[in-house]
Amino acid sequence: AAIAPAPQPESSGDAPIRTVRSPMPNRARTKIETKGVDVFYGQKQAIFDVSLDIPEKAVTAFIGPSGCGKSTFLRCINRMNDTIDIARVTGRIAIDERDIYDPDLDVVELRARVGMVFQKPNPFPKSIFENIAYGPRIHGLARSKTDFEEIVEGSLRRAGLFEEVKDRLQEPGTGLSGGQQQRLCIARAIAVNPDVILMDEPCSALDPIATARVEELIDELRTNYTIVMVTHSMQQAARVSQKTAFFHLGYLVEEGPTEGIFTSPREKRTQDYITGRFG
Ligand SMILES: Nc1ncnc2c1ncn2[C@@H]1O[C@H](COP(=O)(O)OP(=O)(O)OP(=O)(O)O)[C@@H](O)[C@H]1O
Repeated sequence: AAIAPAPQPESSGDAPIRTVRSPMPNRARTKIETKGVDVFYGQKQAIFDVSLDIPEKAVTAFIGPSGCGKSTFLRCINRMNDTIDIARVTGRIAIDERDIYDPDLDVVELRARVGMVFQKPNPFPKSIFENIAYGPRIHGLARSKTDFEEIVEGSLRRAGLFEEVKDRLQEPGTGLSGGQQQRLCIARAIAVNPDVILMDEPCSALDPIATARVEELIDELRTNYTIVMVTHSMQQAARVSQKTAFFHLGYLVEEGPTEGIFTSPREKRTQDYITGRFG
């Protein structure tokens, strides 16, 4: 049967938009549950009543045209919006069934469990070694020199960077190529043992070869981590994610297995976006 188009958000006023949902094939465990999330910047609402389950040990991609709220919603998952004065988040977000907006929750610990990688690689102006060792030190995860060396090597290995930098660990992280810097930032996130890694357009500042390398890395990391990624590149979402969520004007329009979203979207706006009709 034909699926009735959801109301256009432009004209919906207070009427909620109904997200079109397709189930994931393998009944993966939900790592992150979000329910009825609204985000406001001052008086302006940027996210409207979004509910989305994010599966464990998989890559979930957020796609949608510029300004639709992908980054805003991503930043709710490690309470990064707390750092923006005028931002206000309501609704429920739980990781492993624990409400992360619970006033008793330790935000510093949360941000270690939920690592973040940004659009532009942002290594600290310190050595490669110190970029990785810094987090474990402030979180008290290592004491001896050997502990630190193990964590640094292990994190760089998992980020696929160790072989390239092992002879210059004391050189500045900022001296690496853009793609290496981004893998260094991924290694830095891994070093504090997160369960979840948020990535906000992690390849948008990289050339195609560095992008391919980071995409390969993301694909390897998903065996151990839950990854949530904002991307402008639909090819990238299709290549690396298992679940895709399409946002438009602050609404979650459609979500489901990536393959289905890209081969047979059920919502007209999703189809228009993935076929390049807008955005
Ligand atoms: N710090 C802020 N203060 C006020 N408004 C903001 C702030 N950050 C984002 N917004 C607004 O919230 C809406 C969603 O922005 P957001 O950056 O989340 O979208 P996006 O989909 O990630 O966009 P892009 O793909 O361009 O990065 C936009 O209207 C934006 O102008």
